[in-house]
Amino acid sequence: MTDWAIDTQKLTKHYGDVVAVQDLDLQVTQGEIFGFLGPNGAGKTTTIRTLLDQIRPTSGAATILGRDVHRDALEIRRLIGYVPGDLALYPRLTGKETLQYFARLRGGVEQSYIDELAERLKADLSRKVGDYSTGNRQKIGLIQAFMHSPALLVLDEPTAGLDPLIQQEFHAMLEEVRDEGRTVFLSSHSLSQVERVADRVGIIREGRLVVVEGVDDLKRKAIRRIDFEFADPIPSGTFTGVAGVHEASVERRHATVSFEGPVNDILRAAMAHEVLNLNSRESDLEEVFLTYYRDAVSPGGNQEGKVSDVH
Ligand SMILES: Nc1ncnc2c1ncn2[C@@H]1O[C@H](COP(=O)(O)OP(=O)(O)OP(=O)(O)O)[C@@H](O)[C@H]1O
Repeated sequence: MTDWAIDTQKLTKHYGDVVAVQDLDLQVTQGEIFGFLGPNGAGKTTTIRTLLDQIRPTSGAATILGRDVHRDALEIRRLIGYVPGDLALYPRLTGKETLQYFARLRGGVEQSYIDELAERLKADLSRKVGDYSTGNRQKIGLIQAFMHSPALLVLDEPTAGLDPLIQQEFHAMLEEVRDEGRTVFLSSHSLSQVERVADRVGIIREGRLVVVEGVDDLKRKAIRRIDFEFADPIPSGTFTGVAGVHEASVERRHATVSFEGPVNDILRAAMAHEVLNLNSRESDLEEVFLTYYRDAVSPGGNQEGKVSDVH
């Protein structure tokens, strides 16, 4: 299927007894920003290194833009920009020299575009890379990934060390890439790093893909809470069995209800009594993700696509 920017079929990588990635079936659409999320050690870097043909899978296969990641590795390299998690640079070269070196490897890139990217990210290219802060090194990594306008950007934890204003600019750059129909694959262990820009996210845990979902859908599913204040004490079972309710704690005239989905049935149950006040709290997407990180698929279990209670 050549429509996919990335397509993996039962991709598996074991290191001896260590299962780094198991039966990964992942499809990334062209023209989207895809967030690849998982806690440390989940298998994100292993997946990416397999896609880039730096390591060979134990079994399974993968294509990038319709090309086989092993057989067509050279051609693929021209089509993608990559920021590795552990970018190695020559400490004695300046930032400018480093980027000129990368540009030569690419067969030539417009210097004016490099300068524009450096300007946007506020990268200091004049000093030796060995003297750089983590943030500035990261900027060099980003510039070399963006500079040849690749069809696919593969970014492994790209925002470590970037201050919030630069992150904003970086997000704007990602959106521009998407708006041009190009694709971004963004790996991170932190939801907050990707939720503002990603169209969809896939969560990997212990080498297995737990869920792939639109960020907006996930937000809708996130567990929310309402605090009620009643005129008189209400029965403790007021919210028992009401659709969408995860947990309800009732203490005389006060109740806190955690729920997912529409709020209608909960309000109806509450309004059997005189409601003095209510306060609804923002959904906490981070909590949903932690749920996936913690409780989702365990060997033999299958709770894909299910959001379970976090209490
Ligand atoms: N070369 C290797 N030899 C043995 N085990 C490895 C090797 N590389 C990775 N692993 C193991 O494979 C699993 C997945 O690691 P991986 O680096 O892919 O995870 P990750 O999601 O990228 O995590 P992080 O964000 O910490 O880099 C971990 O248990 C890791 O210890």
